[in-house]
Amino acid sequence: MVELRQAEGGLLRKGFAGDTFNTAYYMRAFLPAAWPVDYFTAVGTDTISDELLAFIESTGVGTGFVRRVPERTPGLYMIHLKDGERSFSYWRSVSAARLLADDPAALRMAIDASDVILFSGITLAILSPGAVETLLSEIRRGRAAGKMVAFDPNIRPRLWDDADTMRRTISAGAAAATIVMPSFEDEATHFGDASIDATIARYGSLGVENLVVKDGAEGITLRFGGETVFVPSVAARNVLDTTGAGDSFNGAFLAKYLVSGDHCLAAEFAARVAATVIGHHGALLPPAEFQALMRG
Ligand SMILES: Nc1ncnc2c1ncn2[C@@H]1O[C@H](COP(=O)(O)OP(=O)(O)OP(=O)(O)O)[C@@H](O)[C@H]1O
Ligand SMILES: O=C(O)C(=O)C[C@H](O)[C@H](O)CO
Repeated sequence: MVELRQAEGGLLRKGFAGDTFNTAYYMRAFLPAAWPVDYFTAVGTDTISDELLAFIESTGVGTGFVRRVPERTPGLYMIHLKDGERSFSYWRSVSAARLLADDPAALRMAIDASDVILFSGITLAILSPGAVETLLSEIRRGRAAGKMVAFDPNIRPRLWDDADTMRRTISAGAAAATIVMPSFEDEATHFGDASIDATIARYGSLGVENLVVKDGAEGITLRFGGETVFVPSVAARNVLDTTGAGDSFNGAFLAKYLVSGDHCLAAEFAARVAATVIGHHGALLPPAEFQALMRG
């Protein structure tokens, strides 16, 4: 999507972001260079779509699987800030990305070519019911073939027609995944979970093997191999804009976990990355900041 955020003098700064891309961006930053990261979506054939693709390529994320859809354009969102906490306005009702699963052969090719697949509740929210089914059945195929499937419910009620469809579809998304990475505040609000244990139990009952429950400044509760571990968050020096906190956490976590196989180490690293991201405006941390994070 196109991202608009406040700049000096009442101006708006244009960038590009969106939850799954944000995660791909951080995975690219923290994975070894030899491990390719690709983004699967649909864009238009207009100038802003060209700019968006050029931006994605400039970050090192591959665009070889991106489909071009004439007559459509990318979605757009604007960040609003209140004491560092973000909210969004959207212009995306006819975005090209809504058609990302409309070519099942292209979808299958991308999944077959990948070892790890990541999607989110926002991915599901923007698709037609038929396209949700296509996407989930291809993802289930991938999972059955032994691929890692990561899912962040990323609950955005305004993107859904009604709350029941939202809860049912997010649960189906989670059931197709091997690792689910929810934010507890969202789960409590929209699924009525009274505690993090309740979130873990609910996703566990859907057959989810691995869970990473994020809880803002508090910390992260991980459920791997039947064991629960708590990792505290890292104190943020200042909270300027929380946009992308969860996505940067996911990208950094998955990169570290894929390399080390250690979920606690991965959560500690990801907490450090997310605490840095919220000290900057927008979803994407400038590359200059990555070196310091790598050094620890
Ligand atoms: N105030 C904070 N101080 C320190 N770390 C934080 C803070 N808020 C978020 N984090 C870090 O970011 C991670 C994700 O937080 P949270 O679940 O609140 O994000 P989110 O609301 O899902 O973000 P997004 O905008 O990406 O959807 C947390 O697990 C934590 O590591
Ligand atoms: O809200 C969305 O649809 C976005 O993807 C915009 C933001 O980048 C994202 O929500 C941050 O998590």
